[in-house]
Order: sequence, then C-alpha cells, then structure tokens
Amino acid sequence: MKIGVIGAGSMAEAIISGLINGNVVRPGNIHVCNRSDRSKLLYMQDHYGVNVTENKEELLERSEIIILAMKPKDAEEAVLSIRPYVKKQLFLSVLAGVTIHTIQRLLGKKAPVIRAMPNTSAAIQMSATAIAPSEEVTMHQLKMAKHLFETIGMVAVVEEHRLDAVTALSGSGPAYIYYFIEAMENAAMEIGLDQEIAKSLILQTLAGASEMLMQSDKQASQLRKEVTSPGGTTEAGIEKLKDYQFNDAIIACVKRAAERSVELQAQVSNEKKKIREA
Ligand SMILES: NC(=O)C1=CN([C@@H]2O[C@H](COP(=O)(O)OP(=O)(O)OC[C@H]3O[C@@H](n4cnc5c(N)ncnc54)[C@H](OP(=O)(O)O)[C@@H]3O)[C@@H](O)[C@H]2O)C=CC1
Ligand SMILES: O=C(O)[C@@H]1CCC=N1
Repeated sequence: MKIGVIGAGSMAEAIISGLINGNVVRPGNIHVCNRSDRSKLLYMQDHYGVNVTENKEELLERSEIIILAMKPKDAEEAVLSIRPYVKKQLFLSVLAGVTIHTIQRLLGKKAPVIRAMPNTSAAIQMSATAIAPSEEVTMHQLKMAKHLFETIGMVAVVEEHRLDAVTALSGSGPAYIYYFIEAMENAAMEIGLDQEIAKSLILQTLAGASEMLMQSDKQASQLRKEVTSPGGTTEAGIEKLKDYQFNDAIIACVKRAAERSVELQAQVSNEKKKIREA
C-alpha cells in the first residue's frame, strides 16, 4: 500500500506510527506533507523513516491512498491545494465533522472517500475507529481501508450520519479518560499519597477495570455494584459523585462534543462563503 498523508500533526503521527510499528506499511511507502512546520516533517523523517515533501503533486502521484489529517478549519485550503492532482486515489478523511459531500465538493469530483474517526490510541494499535464509505467506494477499497484501520485497533463500519456521535464518544473519548485520571492524581495528592506510587496504582486500576469489562459478560453497572460494599468506602465516594451530578456531566459532555462536530461542518462551509465573498 502506498500512502500519502496530508497533515503531520497528532492524528497523522498516531496513524503513521501505528502502521509502521505494526509492520503494515513500509516507511518508504509513506509520503507526508504539512503546511509549513518543516521541523515536524524532519522529525517524522528521522523518527519513522517516512518520506517527507513539500510537493503535493509528487505526494499524490506516488500514493494510492491519501489520508486527510488537517484540522477541519484548514480543510478548504488543504483539499483545494491537492485538487489538480486528483486521479484515481482513494481518500481517507479523519476530519471531525467534515462530510463526504464537502470533501468531494472540494476535490472537484466524486472521488471515492471514506470518512474515518479513529483516536490517538492508534499510536499503540489500540484505536477504536468507525468508518463510513461514500457510494463510489468499491468493496475492495472498503476492505482495504478496514484492514488498514484494523492494524491500528478495532473498526466498525457505520452510516455517515453516525459519525458525529462516534466522534463525541470514541474520537474525543481518550481525552475524557485522561481528564478523569488527572483528577484521580490530584485527589491522590490531596489525601497524601506519593505521586509515583499513586500513578502506578491508578494506571493498574484503570487497566484492570478495562480488562474486566472486556473479559467478563457483566455490564459496567454490575461490576460497579460488586465493588460497592453496603455502607463501605465506594458507596460513600460514589454518593459524592452523585452530589456533583457526575452522570449528567458526562452525558452533557458527550452531547456537547457531538454538537460541536456538527458545528465544525458549518465552519468549513462558512470558510468557503468567506473565500467567495473576498
Ligand atoms: N487529535 C485527535 O485525537 C483526533 C483528531 N482527529 C481529526 O484529525 C485531524 C487532525 O487533528 P490533529 O492531528 O489533532 O491536528 P494538528 O493540529 O496536530 O495537525 C494538523 C496538521 O495539518 C497540517 N495542515 C494544516 N493545513 C494544511 C495544508 N493546507 N496542507 C497540508 N497540511 C496542512 C498542519 O501543518 P502545520 O503544522 O505545518 O500547520 C499539521 O501538520 C482533525 O481534523 C481532527 O478532527 C480525529 C480523531 C482524533
Ligand atoms: O477534538 C477534536 O476536534 C478531535 C476530533 C476527535 C478528537 N479530537
């Protein structure tokens, strides 16, 4: 597989490192470009052995699959900059909120596009990714994209309109978990635990709980009940979470992220309007 990546930020790096560490694609078969950060390109070259270029024509010529990995607000400029070189490539877009329709409009043709929503755990082949193909994508291309994303974790094929929800849940999800861990670390300090010891206890607790959920047939609510002795410490702690409306806070967080995914699409449309009006 010959892959061109437009964008060299966190998500591009997570995918590239997953593909290389998983021995899926040879570094020599990957070309990467970004907008202007030359030092990041040199880092990618040194660290992963990939080809880096400022020449988008060359990148498109040498790639069968193009991964779009810039911020949604930069999609307009980035996709228009590759438009003259679009031939038969398959496009994989990881952009939150930017529809297949918008990408094809910017590409200037109904090219095969697969929207994907991975997460940064791709870097250790543990991404939870959902993909949605455009009508133009062949079964072979879908299988190829599924295989590609399976090498960096698990993959679900969904209808495109589900991607805002997926983005809010598993695309942003790692950040919610990290935020929770930050709070656990702060709590550990407040109750007088050594930082290093606390960190290893928290991480093993997280890994253990996640593995229990994977291995057991029980629901999260049941596993929680099994930790919660009547009148014990867990019950006392969870009462506090209820006082602070933890459940409502998480629901509001995920709903707001899903709304934001819809807003990002509008942002791309507005950029286009601004360019037209300028
Ligand atoms: N981070 C995450 O957890 C996830 C992100 N995503 C999606 O991935 C995309 C990228 O996010 P993330 O990696 O965090 O963003 P970053 O800001 O880390 O990286 C964006 C990259 O895009 C490049 N870029 C911007 N404009 C252009 C252009 N015109 N031509 C070529 N390259 C360009 C930037 O180059 P330069 O630095 O030179 O400006 C930079 O390398 C977003 O659309 C996001 O929605 C999806 C799932 C998870
Ligand atoms: O925060 C964002 O917009 C991107 C999409 C999902 C994770 N990061």
